[in-house]
Formats: sequence, structure tokens, C-alpha cells
Amino acid sequence: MTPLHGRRAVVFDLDGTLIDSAPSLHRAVSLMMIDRGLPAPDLETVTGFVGNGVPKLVERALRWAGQPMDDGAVHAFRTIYDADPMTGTVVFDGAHDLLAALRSKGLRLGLCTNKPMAPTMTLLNALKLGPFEAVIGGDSLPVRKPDPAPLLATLDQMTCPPDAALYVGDSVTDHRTASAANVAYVHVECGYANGSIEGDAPLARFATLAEFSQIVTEL
Ligand SMILES: O=C(O)COP(=O)(O)O
Ligand SMILES: [Mg+2]
Repeated sequence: MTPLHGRRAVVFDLDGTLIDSAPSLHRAVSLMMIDRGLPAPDLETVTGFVGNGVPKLVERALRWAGQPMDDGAVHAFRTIYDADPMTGTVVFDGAHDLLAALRSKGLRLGLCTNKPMAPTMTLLNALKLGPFEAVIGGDSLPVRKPDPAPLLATLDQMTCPPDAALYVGDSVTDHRTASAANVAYVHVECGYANGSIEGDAPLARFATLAEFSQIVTEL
């Protein structure tokens, strides 16, 4: 029995799951820090800060430099990143094939990310990752993942009950979100993880999106 058994919808996380956006996030963090006369963390350090939305990313970068949280820095980051979220971002190998395979099996697709909506839509369009029936971003609701509300809102827009859905993510945040929403979780290991997964085991784990695709095409 595959993780897709009995599912009508598959909702994806974005950063670290469908796209490798860490270099572009690192670039924007570095420019923001340098503009403020601060040192810039390296790519690996910034990658470990991704997954809880922009304010947390900026807060973690500032803390790394011994600085307190500062809303001006969040605004500065958004201005830099939103102007060009594409440079340095690539679609993970196998992502387009996986989405096409799921669609061809009649599964409905949604996207639930902590990235704000403006750069999310720019990336989805430029990288031809859509269409998704519902897209919820980090600024769509007053709360972000790991609160279950964004994932539940995505499913609500798709009129799909939680027990007929699957959430695919790369991080402990995604796993917690799915658990809190009572949605089955599939973990992909190509992403940023940021911590070890505790509690209920994921329904499945895939080293790559291509590995996930393979089980879909074999259905
Ligand atoms: O933290 C972010 O901004 C985005 O991360 P996500 O797409 O993995 O939710
Ligand atoms: Mg992610």
C-alpha cells in the first residue's frame, strides 16, 4: 500500500521541498546584513534558518550576529528578496515529473508554504510549478506553520477533508503542522530539515522527489 492510498489531494511545502531557494535567501540575508554593517552568515548557516517564515529567518540571522530582532531588518529583507526571488533558485530534480504524475493519477494539488505570497507566486509562475488549486503563504493568515491553520485553510479551499490529504515537506515544521492538522505526512530528504522529526513517524520518507515519482507512476 502506498502513501497515496485513499488520498484525494496532495499539498506541498515549497522551500526545500519543490525548490532549492537557499542560495537566493542567503543572498538577500547577506545584502540586508551588510547594509546594516553586520557580518553575513554563510550559506549553510542561513539554510538552517529557513522554514519558519521571513520574520524568524531575519530574527535568527540577527541573533547569529548578536543583534536583537528589528522590524526594519524584516522590511529590508523583504524589499531585497521580493525584487528578485529567482536568482540562485532552482527546481529540485524530479519536481515537475512528480507533479505531472500526481495530476495524471487524478490527485488534486495544493501548496502551503511559510514564504510570503508575493515571492511565492513569482516563483511558481517563473518556474512553471503550477497550477495548484490552492496556495497559502506565510502572510495569508495571522499565523504560520507549525500552526495547523494554514494547511487546514489550503484543504478547505480545495474542499478536501484532512483525512483524504497528504502533506509533503522537508522540515520538522512541516511534520508538526501535518500532525496538528491530522494530515498524513510524507518527508523528503532533499531539503533543509532544521531539527529531528519527533512524534508520529512520517507515513513515508523519500531521499529524492524522483523516488517519490516512481511509486506514483507504478500505481
Ligand atoms: O520559511 C520560509 O520562508 C519558507 O519555507 P517553506 O516553504 O519551507 O514553508
Ligand atoms: Mg520547507
